[in-house]
Amino acid sequence: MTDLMSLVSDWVPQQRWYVGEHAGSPGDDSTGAGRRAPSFELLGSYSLGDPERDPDVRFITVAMLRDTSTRAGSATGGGEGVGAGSVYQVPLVIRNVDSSFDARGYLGTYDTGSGRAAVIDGVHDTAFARALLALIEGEQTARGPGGSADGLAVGLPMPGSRAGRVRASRALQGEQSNSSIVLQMRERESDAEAAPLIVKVFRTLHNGENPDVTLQSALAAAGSLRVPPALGHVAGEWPDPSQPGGRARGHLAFAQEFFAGVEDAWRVARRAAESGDDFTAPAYSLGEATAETHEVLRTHLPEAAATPAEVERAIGEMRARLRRALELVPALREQRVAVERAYERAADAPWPNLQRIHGDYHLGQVLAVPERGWVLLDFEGEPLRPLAERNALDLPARDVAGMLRSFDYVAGALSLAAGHDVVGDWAQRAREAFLLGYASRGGGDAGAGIDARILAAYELDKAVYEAIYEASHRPDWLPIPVAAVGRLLGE
Ligand SMILES: Nc1ncnc2c1ncn2[C@@H]1O[C@H](COP(=O)(O)OP(=O)(O)O)[C@@H](O)[C@H]1O
Ligand SMILES: O=P(O)(O)O[C@H]1O[C@H](CO)[C@@H](O[C@H]2O[C@H](CO)[C@@H](O)[C@H](O)[C@H]2O)[C@H](O)[C@H]1O
Repeated sequence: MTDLMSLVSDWVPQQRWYVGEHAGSPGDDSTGAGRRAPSFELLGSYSLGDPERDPDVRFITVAMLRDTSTRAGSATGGGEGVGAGSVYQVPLVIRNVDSSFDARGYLGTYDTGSGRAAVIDGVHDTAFARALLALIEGEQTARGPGGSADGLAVGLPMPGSRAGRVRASRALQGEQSNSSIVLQMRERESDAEAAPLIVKVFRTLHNGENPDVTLQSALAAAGSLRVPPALGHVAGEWPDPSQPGGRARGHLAFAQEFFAGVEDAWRVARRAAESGDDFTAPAYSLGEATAETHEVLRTHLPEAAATPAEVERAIGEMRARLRRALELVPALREQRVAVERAYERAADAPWPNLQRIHGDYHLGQVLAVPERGWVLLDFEGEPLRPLAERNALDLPARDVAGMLRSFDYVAGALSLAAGHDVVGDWAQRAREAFLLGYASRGGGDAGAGIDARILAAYELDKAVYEAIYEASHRPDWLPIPVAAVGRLLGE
């Protein structure tokens, strides 16, 4: 009979969040010339108690697994193979086989030694959601062989305030790098409906702080309405011989208020473009919200002067990314010299201070919340960048460029669907309104906007990143960033 580790090893490569070279392939040996079958090493685990003591739940465990099959340098995207040595977090609820559970989370059964049990993906099981929330609210520590997890409550919105009781939970479906669980809540005393929560379970674990947790928590603590109120997070440890002391420590999960029934700005903008509706007012207010967020990040977290060495480092990263893109996307090769010249011009411009930023800012990262306006999400930075780079200080111009690229993506997506160029003027007006809104709240150099040379370089760098991203994830959309590189160079 299958054991638990084999079940999990076959299941992980089929998940959207698995980034190794076996993505989408079940566990067999026929995964192509020279490729090894997916294999994982169990680094550690931590066990969670079931607050409801459901007799059908045998135990709840969270496994920390290292991908031992993806080789360094073997996947698309550059020097280090994407996913090589990645550590994944896999929450599991082990249930009696005759208990009721959400079939979408079913991995299979295995023999526990005292009879067969069903293995359920924790994000599809309310027992796991309850256990994780209890860990955060109770600021408890969960342990297991090799692993541990510490809950920390920051309050919603006041330190010490508590969420209600979990009534039900559901996993968010969609193209996500992590797994988010939405929790329907009830007030503790009155049983009345309470504000729902969302708990994001980080799937790939990294040593160090996850900017999604640190930046959103800092913004929420500063009273910013531009992020959802934060409830708390879980941070944990797992073995890692490359770290001093042999252990890695990083964020495992993050809980905040969930805004039910709202749309993200990508949908809102795309609909407006499709129906020919003016988007300048929403784009202007998005510019304002962006400047407001940069201001809070600048005043509450470290900032530093952009020394010549820092400028050289930033431009060096752009050049390295361009080299990776040229390997993957031959259509960009003709533009190499012109792109490098644009980077050199940016290096000669006066750079403002470096600070913490969103890092992967686009329309899909912003919600239109009726009572708040624009609310920003997912401060994790670009998923294809190493964590150290995502935690580094950077220029707010990176976020501004990201959003400008997103308006162009709306036009690009509609043009691809139509088979010819459409709504280019819509995107241009949105772009101008966004920049005006940004500058109106002091964004850019003392409100005068961002130096055109710096903005041009960051827009090109984002389009180059997008070319790498699309080549690996959505080849049909590769023409969008490739055309943008030409346009940004004035061709
Ligand atoms: N607080 C929230 N309220 C409402 N929806 C949310 C909230 N947080 C996340 N979402 C939804 O979940 C999606 C994925 O969240 P995100 O933080 O971008 O996760 P990932 O890192 O997996 O991409 C968002 O695009 C949004 O639709
Ligand atoms: O949301 P993620 O953090 O996973 O970001 C990655 O995927 C995005 C696509 O979902 C990608 O964004 C690109 O496509 C968007 C439209 O789908 C567009 O609005 C963005 O401007 C464009 O960059 C993002 O780059 C990538 O990191």
